[in-house]
Amino acid sequence: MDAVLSVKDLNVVFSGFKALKGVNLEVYDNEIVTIIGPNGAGKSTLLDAIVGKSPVASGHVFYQGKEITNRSPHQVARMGVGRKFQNPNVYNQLTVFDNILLALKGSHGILASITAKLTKAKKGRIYDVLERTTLLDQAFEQVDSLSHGQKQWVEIGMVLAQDPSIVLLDEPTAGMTAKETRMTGEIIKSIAQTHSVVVIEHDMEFVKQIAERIVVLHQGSVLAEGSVEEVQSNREVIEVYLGREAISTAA
Ligand SMILES: Nc1ncnc2c1ncn2[C@@H]1O[C@H](COP(=O)(O)OP(=O)(O)OP(=O)(O)O)[C@@H](O)[C@H]1O
Repeated sequence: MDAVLSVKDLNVVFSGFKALKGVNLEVYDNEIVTIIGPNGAGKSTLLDAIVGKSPVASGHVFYQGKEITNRSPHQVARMGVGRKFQNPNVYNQLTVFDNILLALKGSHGILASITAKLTKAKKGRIYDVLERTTLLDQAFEQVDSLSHGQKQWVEIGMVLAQDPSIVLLDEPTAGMTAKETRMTGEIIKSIAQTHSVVVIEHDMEFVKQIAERIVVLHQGSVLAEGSVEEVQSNREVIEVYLGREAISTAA
């Protein structure tokens, strides 16, 4: 089976500082890959390099077999790689429905999108996204009035509305309540039924809820890769990330 996303020997250098050192990563259809690792390990830089936001010094990124290394973020998004950043980037004064509408692939500008007559197909796609992100009941509420967690879901919805086949999420549960975090896990699992998903995450409980394959980054390199159990019992991972406390539980 061919990988949807394939990262080969990737190096990213910021003014002489090697943020990524020979990283390899493969992501297949409908799988969830979770990236963990200490602060500064290079997790966000990896996603940035994939979507063309951080310049790749050497190595390659392939999406559906096509090389996308160092293409513009706009081009990469248009090809089908959706990326959600850490901070919500939503239109607070508009409704949830209008936010999703604006993000739909093929929308042109706020006024044109909102005033144009909606086709049945577009409406259907918006409702599908609202359902997947558990926001149907809030469809006509202003985003301003939503909780922090719901705003994050709106943004996940905006990524889905662009019709990507792979979705990259950078710490989607940051600042969420336990209940919202759990719900986000369910949303991600539902997205993975039809998309590949790559998630950067720190909360190990959440990682256990969603993880199928975990990649551990440390100082710009892949330190380990495997199932939750494999990673949790890996001594090097415990040493650099999970903490000594985990040794007793993993042993
Ligand atoms: N634009 C940049 N210019 C210079 N250095 C950068 C830049 N972006 C990231 N770095 C550095 O690269 C390293 C990796 O950063 P990155 O944000 O990818 O880590 P991370 O694993 O996502 O960390 P965190 O968990 O704290 O978000 C850090 O040392 C960071 O300071």
